Amino acid sequence: MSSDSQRASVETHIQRLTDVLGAAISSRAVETVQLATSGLVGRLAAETVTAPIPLPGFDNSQMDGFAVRIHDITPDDAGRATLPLVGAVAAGSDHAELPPGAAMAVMTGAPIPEGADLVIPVEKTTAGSFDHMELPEEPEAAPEAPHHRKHRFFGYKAPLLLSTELYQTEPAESPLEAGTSVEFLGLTPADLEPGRFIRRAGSDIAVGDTLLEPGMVLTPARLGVLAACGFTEVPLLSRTKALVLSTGDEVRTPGSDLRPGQLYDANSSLIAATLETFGCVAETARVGTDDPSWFMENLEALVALHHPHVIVTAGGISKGAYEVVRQALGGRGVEFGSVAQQPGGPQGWGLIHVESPGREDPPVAVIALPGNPVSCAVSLETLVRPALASMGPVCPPQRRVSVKLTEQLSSPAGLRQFRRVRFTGEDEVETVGGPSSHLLGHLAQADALLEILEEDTDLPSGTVREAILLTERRAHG
Ligand SMILES: Nc1nc2c(c(=O)[nH]1)N[C@H]1C(S)=C(S)[C@@H](COP(=O)(O)OP(=O)(O)OC[C@H]3O[C@@H](n4cnc5c(N)ncnc54)[C@H](O)[C@@H]3O)O[C@H]1N2
Ligand code: MOO
Repeated sequence: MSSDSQRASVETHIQRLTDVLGAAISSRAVETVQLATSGLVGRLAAETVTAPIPLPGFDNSQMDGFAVRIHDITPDDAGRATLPLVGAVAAGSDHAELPPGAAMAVMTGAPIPEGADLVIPVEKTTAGSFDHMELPEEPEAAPEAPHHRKHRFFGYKAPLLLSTELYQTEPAESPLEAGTSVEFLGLTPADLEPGRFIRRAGSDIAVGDTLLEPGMVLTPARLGVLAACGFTEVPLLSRTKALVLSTGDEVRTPGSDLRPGQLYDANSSLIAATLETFGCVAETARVGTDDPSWFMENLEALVALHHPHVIVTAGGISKGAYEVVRQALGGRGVEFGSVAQQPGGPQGWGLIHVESPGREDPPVAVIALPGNPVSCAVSLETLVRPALASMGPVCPPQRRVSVKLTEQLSSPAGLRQFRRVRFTGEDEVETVGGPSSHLLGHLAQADALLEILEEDTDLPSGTVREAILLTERRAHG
C-alpha cells in the first residue's frame, strides 16, 4: 500500500470523480418519453413545458349541492329559503343555464350553470342528501343529442327530464311550473359568499404557466399535472448510462460450473443495482481476461454497442502481476492511486476516448473500483454517490445519522474506516463482522456504515459517531 502522503483524501477523490463524471454526463441526449411509461419519477425534464389549457378547465362545483344566484336567496331568521328546482347537472355535462329565481342541482366536478354565482351543499337543505331525492332514470324517449344527455331536470315530487334547450324554448313546460322546489335551511352569511364552492377555471394553473423547467425532477404530482393538461409525452434528459465491467480470470458468471480457485461474480449485480439506485441505467458485461490488449478490444466493442457515459470496472487495479484494468487503461487517460479510506483504498478514475466508426462519441468516464465486493460497495457509497449527488437531484445524497457504539473499536491512523454496523436500539449499533473487504455476507446484514475518521484510532463503547444508512431499518426488533 502507498504511504500516507500519497493517499488522496476521500474529499479529493470525490472531486476527481465529480470532474470526470461532469465531463461525460454533460453530453446526455434529450429523449421524448411516453407519459404512460413506468419509472419516470426521478427523471429530469430536458425542456420547458407550459400549460396549454387552464386547470380547472372550466368553473365547476366543489360540492354536491345546488347552484344558485346570491340575490335570489333571502333567508329568514332560521336561515330558511326556498327556490324552485329546475334540474341537475352531473360531472361531465356540457353547458347549462340557470334561469333567474331558480336552483339547479350540481354534482362535484359538474360545470357551474351559467348565471349561478354560488353553490350551496346538499347538507344545507331539508333533504340533507341526494340519497333522499329520487333522481329519475332517463326515460326511453329521452333526447339522444349529446349535449342533452347529462342535464337531468327533476323535482322532488314529479321527476322530469328536460333539456336546457327545452327549458329555454318552452319555459311553460318546465318543472319550475310543476312546483318542485328545494328548501335550504340553516343558511348563514358565510354560506352566501359570492363564488362559494365554485372552483374557478385557471385557479390552479393558468394557460402558459410553467409546468417543467430543464433539470426539474419528475415527481408523481408533476406527472399528474402533465396528464391533467393532456400531455401524452414528456421531453427528458436521457439517464446516465453505465457499463459495469467485472474482470478477473477466476471470476465466473453465476450458473456456470466452478473449478478449484474460482468464484462467482458478485460485483456485477452489486454495482449495477447500486448505480440504478443512483438514477443510472446499467448494463453489465464480463471481460474475463488478464490480457490488456484483449481487454481493450472487448471494452471498445462494448462501448460501441452500449454508448455508456461511464464505465465502472471492478478488480484488476492493485499491485498484483495481472492487474488488467490498470495495465489496459493506465496511460490512456485513466489514473490509478490510493484513497485514504478502508475498504476501498485502491481507485482508478479518468476519461477515455473510444472511437466508434461513423460517430463522434464524447469522452467516457471511467471509475475503476477495487475487486473486493465490500470495497466496491463502500466506494460506491462513500465516493461515487457524493460525486453523482453533487451534480443534480437524480442521485439521492447519503443518509447520515448519529449512532452510539455499544463496543470498543480501534482503527488505523490516517485512514477513514467504514465499519459495517447494525442497530441494536434506537441509536445504538454493534459491528457486523470485521473490517475486511471480502466479508460481503456481513455487509448484507448491516444497516449502516460507521464512519471512523482518520485521527480516530480508539473509540470506547458509548462513543457517538456518524454512520451512513444502508437500509431503512433504524431500530432493532
Ligand atoms: N501488495 C498489495 N496487495 C494488495 C493491495 C496493496 O495495496 N498491495 N491492496 C489490497 C486491497 S486494499 C484491495 S481492495 C485489493 C484490490 O485489488 P484489485 O482491485 O486488483 O482486485 P482483484 O485482485 O482483482 O480482486 C480482489 C478480490 O476480489 C475478488 N473479486 C474480484 N472480482 C470479483 C467479483 N466480480 N465478484 C466477487 N469477487 C471478486 C477477487 O477474487 C479477489 O479475491 O487488492 C489488495 N491487494
Ligand atoms: O481497500 Mo481494500 O478495498 O480494503 O480491501
